[in-house]
Amino acid sequence: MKRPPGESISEQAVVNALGPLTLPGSELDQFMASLGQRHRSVLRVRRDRADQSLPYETDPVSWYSLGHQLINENDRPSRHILYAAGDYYLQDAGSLLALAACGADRSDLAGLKVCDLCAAPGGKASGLLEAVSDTGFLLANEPIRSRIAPLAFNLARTGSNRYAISCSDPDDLASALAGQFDIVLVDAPCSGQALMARGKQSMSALSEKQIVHSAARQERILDAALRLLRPGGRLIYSTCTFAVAENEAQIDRLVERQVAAPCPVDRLANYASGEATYRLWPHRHRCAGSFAASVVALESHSLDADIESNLISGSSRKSKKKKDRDKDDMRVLKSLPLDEWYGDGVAEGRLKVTDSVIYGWPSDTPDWVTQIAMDGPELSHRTGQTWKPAHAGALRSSSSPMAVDVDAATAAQYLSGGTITCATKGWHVVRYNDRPLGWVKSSGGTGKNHLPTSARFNGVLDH
Ligand SMILES: C[S@@+](CC[C@H](N)C(=O)[O-])C[C@H]1O[C@@H](n2cnc3c(N)ncnc32)[C@H](O)[C@@H]1O
Repeated sequence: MKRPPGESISEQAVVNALGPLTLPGSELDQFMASLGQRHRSVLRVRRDRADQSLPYETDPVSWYSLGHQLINENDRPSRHILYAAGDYYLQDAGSLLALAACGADRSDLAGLKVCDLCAAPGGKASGLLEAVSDTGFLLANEPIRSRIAPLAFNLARTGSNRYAISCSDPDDLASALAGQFDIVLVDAPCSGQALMARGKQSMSALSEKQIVHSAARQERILDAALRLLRPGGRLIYSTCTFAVAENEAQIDRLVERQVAAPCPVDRLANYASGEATYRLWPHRHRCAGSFAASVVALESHSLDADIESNLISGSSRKSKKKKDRDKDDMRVLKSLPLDEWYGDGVAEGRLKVTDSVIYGWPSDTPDWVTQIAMDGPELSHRTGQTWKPAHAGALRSSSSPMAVDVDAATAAQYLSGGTITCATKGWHVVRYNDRPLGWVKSSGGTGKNHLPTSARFNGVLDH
């Protein structure tokens, strides 16, 4: 719930909400004042664009090497063509603490299986997906169905196809995929006290009722997260709130029960609030504030026998109905020019056909993906009786052989919904600065714009 304009924040409510953590007098005043201040989003640059110079003057974000703080008040990075092309993301610098704890700006996650258990809208999941690189895999889970679309959009923007999106309660997911992950991120739903500064949260964020309610939910999610990890796997926990009950106390509980052990992140030592817990404060760190912790899972979990047999040998016990469905799927797949659209042997990967969407993963993705995924890297979608190439497919890193390179002015026009000149007939990927932007379909002369509405930009883009 949003904070009504002018609603004042009481000192006692803040002190109560923090719990056992005390800030010295003058610092408490600064903290209180900062709760009402907005902080500008920072730029998180795509890993493969880390060396490219930015069109703005920036300071580095100390805790995350891909983060850049804007210096000039008047810069509008959300209006720049590089933003529209996905070269950087805009998010609060506090969000980068959890990514730093995961090591997502380094090579730490390459090749690993990572689960983001509370993933929408995907600010962190998109950073994790870039970091698992060409050999790892990300499962992004979000139990609230209405939040899947923005998550899917943000993951597609990375150009990777090494992810799946599930929409499960964490406990159900842990029963299905126990012990499958090297890293689980729990960016938990919380009382959201750091969001008060952005006016996105009311004073109730400080109430005991809200904190107790959030802490109980966090306990359940963390227990499920540990079950998802292989023994020795790492759990990163984060919130955007200040209450100890939702932060350090959650980690203490896991350590006391001996199901997890602290796993300090050396690079974050300057922000430590405990052995492996870290805090950013709005009055100290030019961000809304956030918490992150890192622990290693101690218990061993194995796949539930029934689920394992469903997941792994399900295909050898196919019913007639299923076999018929597979035949239909094959017919659809054979009728589509996937190689012509994508040109990278995509049809040899792991595919899933639904009534209206075809998803495509690389062949080395985990066996359970097609059963767990309710969304993922789209290759094609059906409008009426016609299957068309999917926008997400255009954004795949290995883009179509039928690409048209355009200059900045043409790219800006395309991103605003305009047509482009395209001499050859058929589907083409529009590319600017080596970055695929989306599809046009040309009848020989003019390429008709097939950008989905959600990917279009209103107004003039800077370039
Ligand atoms: C803090 S937000 C996550 C933000 C996201 N990680 C990002 O960086 O963009 C918490 C998410 O948890 C989801 N959520 C709510 N209840 C949940 C539950 N019981 N288990 C897991 N996730 C839950 C919310 O819908 C919300 O999308």
